[in-house]
Amino acid sequence: MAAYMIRPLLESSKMSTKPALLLKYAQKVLTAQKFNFSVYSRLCAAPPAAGKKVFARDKPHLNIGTIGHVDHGKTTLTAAITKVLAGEKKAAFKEYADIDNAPEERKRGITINAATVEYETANRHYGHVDCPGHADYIKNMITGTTQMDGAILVVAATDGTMPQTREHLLLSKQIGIKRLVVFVNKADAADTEMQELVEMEIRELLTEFGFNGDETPIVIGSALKALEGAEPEIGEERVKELLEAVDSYIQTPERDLDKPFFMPIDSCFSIPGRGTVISGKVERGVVKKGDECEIMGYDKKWKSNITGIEMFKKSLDRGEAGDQMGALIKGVKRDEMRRGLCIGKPGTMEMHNRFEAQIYLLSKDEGGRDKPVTPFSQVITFCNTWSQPALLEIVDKDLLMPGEDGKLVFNMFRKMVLENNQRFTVRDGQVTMGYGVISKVLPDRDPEELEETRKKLKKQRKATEENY
Ligand SMILES: Nc1nc2c(ncn2[C@@H]2O[C@H](COP(=O)(O)OP(=O)(O)OP(=O)(O)O)[C@@H](O)[C@H]2O)c(=O)[nH]1
Ligand SMILES: [Mg+2]
Repeated sequence: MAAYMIRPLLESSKMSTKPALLLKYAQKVLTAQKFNFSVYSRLCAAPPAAGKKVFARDKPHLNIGTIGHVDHGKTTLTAAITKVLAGEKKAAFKEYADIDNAPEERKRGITINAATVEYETANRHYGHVDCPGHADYIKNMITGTTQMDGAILVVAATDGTMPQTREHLLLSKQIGIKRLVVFVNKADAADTEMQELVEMEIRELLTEFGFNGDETPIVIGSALKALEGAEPEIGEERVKELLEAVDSYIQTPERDLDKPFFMPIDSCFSIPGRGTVISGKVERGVVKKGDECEIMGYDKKWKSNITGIEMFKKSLDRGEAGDQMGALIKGVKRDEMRRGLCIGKPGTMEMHNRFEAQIYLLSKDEGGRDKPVTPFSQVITFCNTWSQPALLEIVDKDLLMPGEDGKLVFNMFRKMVLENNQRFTVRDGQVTMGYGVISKVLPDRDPEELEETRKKLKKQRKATEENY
């Protein structure tokens, strides 16, 4: 029997690889199935089943979402967008109930209810996320389950800006959303004077949070009317205007390939006679054989050259974002290299030992701890391929409870490669306590001062723990 006939059976069977046994097994199965090779080969060569859509990558893809205070009309607007675009055959219409009953996402032990709808405009393809409640928005934004490149802020003209409008705006800024577009909703239920006041209030708030309050497009309309197909001058037409604003004002993110080369190192070994090899997954950019590089982490840095690139045991001239590659590096000893260091284009990485982050602490039900975070407690931070102990300071609060979000300052004992908007996991022994996103890199502490602080923090921590 020919090998090509046996292979698919081999792949589907979990049996031993002894040739005689295999042959017997294959013959038995083929006979039982009245195997017809010509049918088999046609099946293998068959084009995708008719009617099954193939994702066409012909437009830039962006992830966006609706954010804003409870009941301001985020879900209604999401449904209205699909309805308006369905009219132009650029989306499938999703009814309000389809979006609001989104399945629970169980990712990384965290439960997020979020609906992602898909649509396209003349210029772009969008994935649009709508969460049913405030807590889900917070989790989604911090953990980056669906990372947003931009957002549509929904504010009801009847209410104006509200506490969750502020909170979502702050979080958007902290997770690196640079631009958003605003929809002032429920225009059918508020007079023009009110609408203008709300617009002014929003522009001020945008500026307060570091967005461009003067330039951000603000569209005033009614999502409900657009969804009902009534009063197009405040309904459908305004939704179209909003989509044009999203298309033109929210920028297409820089593609990873255009960014400087960056790779967190996940293992290192030496090839006798050739040198040190480091391997990992290229996060960003492109690297070529002969390129200069910099390696950083654990308080140290090295300059080197990449003298060889390998992938799947084959030598290559270049590696690019997404590749799992090994790089042969010049002039660096094997025992100096370790997992957790990062390699990148010289001058493009920074290492620090102190940063501020926005954290979501998992509740007990989500697999987190039942204890709160107290000031100066010690955790392990996992980021890229590195992990480091860190002492925590809580900003603006005394305690951070499981199920809550808040701002923490991380004090690490070693400087590691980090940057704003980078996501990480916080663990305590064996338990994942929560997720975070770096909102601000803070000035480094020098190692001696850090040691001093560590002792001081330890004392304070003991005292604090005695108090709880
Ligand atoms: N009058 C009026 N009501 C609207 C409009 N858009 C939405 N609503 C109503 O406002 C209520 C809340 O709308 P939703 O779309 O569920 O609001 P949401 O922001 O998704 O709410 P949460 O997901 O609970 O935060 C619903 O009763 C809608 O019918 C509008 O343009 N005009
Ligand atoms: Mg909703």
